Amino acid sequence: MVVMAPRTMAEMMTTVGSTMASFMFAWAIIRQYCPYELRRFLEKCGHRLASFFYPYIRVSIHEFTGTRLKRSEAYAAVEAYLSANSSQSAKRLKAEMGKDSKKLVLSMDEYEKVTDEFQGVKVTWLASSKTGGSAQRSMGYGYQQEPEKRYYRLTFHKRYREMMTEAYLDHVMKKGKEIRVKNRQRKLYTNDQTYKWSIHKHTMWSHIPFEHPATFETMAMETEKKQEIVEDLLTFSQSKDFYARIGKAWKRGYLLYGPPGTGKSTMIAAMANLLSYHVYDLELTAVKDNTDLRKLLIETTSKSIIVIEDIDCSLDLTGQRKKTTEKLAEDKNEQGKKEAYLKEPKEEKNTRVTLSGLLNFIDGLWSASGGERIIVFTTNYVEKLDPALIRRGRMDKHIELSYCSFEGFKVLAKNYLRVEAHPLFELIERLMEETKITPADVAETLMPKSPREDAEKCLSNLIRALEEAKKEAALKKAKESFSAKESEKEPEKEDQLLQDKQEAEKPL
Ligand SMILES: Nc1ncnc2c1ncn2[C@@H]1O[C@H](COP(=O)(O)OP(=O)(O)OP(=O)(O)O)[C@@H](O)[C@H]1O
Ligand SMILES: [Mg+2]
Repeated sequence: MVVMAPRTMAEMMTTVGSTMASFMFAWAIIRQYCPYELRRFLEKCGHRLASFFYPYIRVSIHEFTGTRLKRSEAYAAVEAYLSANSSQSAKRLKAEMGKDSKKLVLSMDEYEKVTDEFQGVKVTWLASSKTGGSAQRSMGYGYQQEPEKRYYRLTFHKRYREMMTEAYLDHVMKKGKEIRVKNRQRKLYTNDQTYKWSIHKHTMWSHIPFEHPATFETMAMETEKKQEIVEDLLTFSQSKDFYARIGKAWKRGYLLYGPPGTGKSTMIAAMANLLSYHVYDLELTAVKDNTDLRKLLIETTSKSIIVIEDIDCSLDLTGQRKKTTEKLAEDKNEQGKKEAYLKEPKEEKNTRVTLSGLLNFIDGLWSASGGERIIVFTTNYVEKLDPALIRRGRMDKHIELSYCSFEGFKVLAKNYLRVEAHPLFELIERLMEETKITPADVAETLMPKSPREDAEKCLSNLIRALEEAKKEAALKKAKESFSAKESEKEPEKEDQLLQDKQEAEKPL
């Protein structure tokens, strides 16, 4: 038996070999002598016969489709999906520099085959390419070579046809697109007038790579509040169908308010990093009029955050401020009018963007163009803003960023000093309850100023800063109560003076 096996094997191989050779020979004869139509017919029959016995289905996704020179979205999505999911199992990989030129991105090399699994079913992916036949023949003879046509081929058993062509391919497209968004080089756009007219006449925005490192993990704020904001953002970014169903433009407005140095700008960067969005930093004072504002908005792309920082200072959009200046002008004489004019924001003379223009910008027809967008306003004085500008539906979520809490301090201590517990924490907690300090000030004190400064020294610096802030606050309070008492005494003094005067004027 043991001796027979190789002989049987050899015989089998010989039979298969000779059958294949006869087929090849017959096919060569057919190719040589048969008319074209008959050849095509035989080819078709051959394919049908093969597919009858071959139980697998193949789906090819080409890099370029049709005559257009645009790379297929589907191909790019599959490429991203496979580079993220299969680069571990592939044995031959190609490395390319990522879009941010920082790290190499690995993807499967040509003619490499990898397997993937979906709901317990195994599928294979092959990366391949083909060149036109004529190009192959002309290689090296001075003819122009036809470009390579790359494609991915998915193979699965015909039993899973429905599952694969619908659920699996949808899954690949969705994941691939997500990975592409995550990996794209994000940009920070600004509407700088000088740039517009000198270099890029065709666009109103100029841009640089967006590389702010802030994340929600590094933000000093209460964990619960942080979690709520993160969930709100993620829900928004995943609600395409929901917005379509309720007939609302896929956008959301956030109003960030609070004292300077409490992390409003930092939070915008964290939002952009969380969702992998571009950032459009809109400088309203540089916008000529409402028409330009509309043009700027039309030029923004999907998956972006449009930011207007310090909205209260940008324009005279603060209903109340306008009222006060007008009132001042009406109530007082010419001098009052002059004062009112001087108090008007200077930018108003350079721009003719109006409140209604901005409202249109936010929720009008223009904002409905394109896909998901987030609009963020920041301000130090929320009470100064016109209520129409910040009502829900325009600014859907109002987030207050306030002074640093002990919980916020612990995040900063962990980030800056890699310290999660320390005997000085107790004193710091007590001092923080008694006095107000911004996260920016805490961050500054925790920053080592020289290589000799260790965690303890930085924490002592913070304690000193807190004690000073406490003293200053007490002094301020004392001054305020003193001046309040003084103003109470003022009428008494005047009465006394009047009495004294009357006494003095009395006839003798
Ligand atoms: N909540 C925070 N978490 C972490 N770092 C913070 C936080 N708040 C402020 N910082 C630090 O302070 C610096 C200034 O913060 P940021 O510019 O975000 O403040 P802001 O609220 O935008 O101030 P302004 O109102 O003046 O624009 C940041 O570079 C950051 O290092
Ligand atoms: Mg800011």
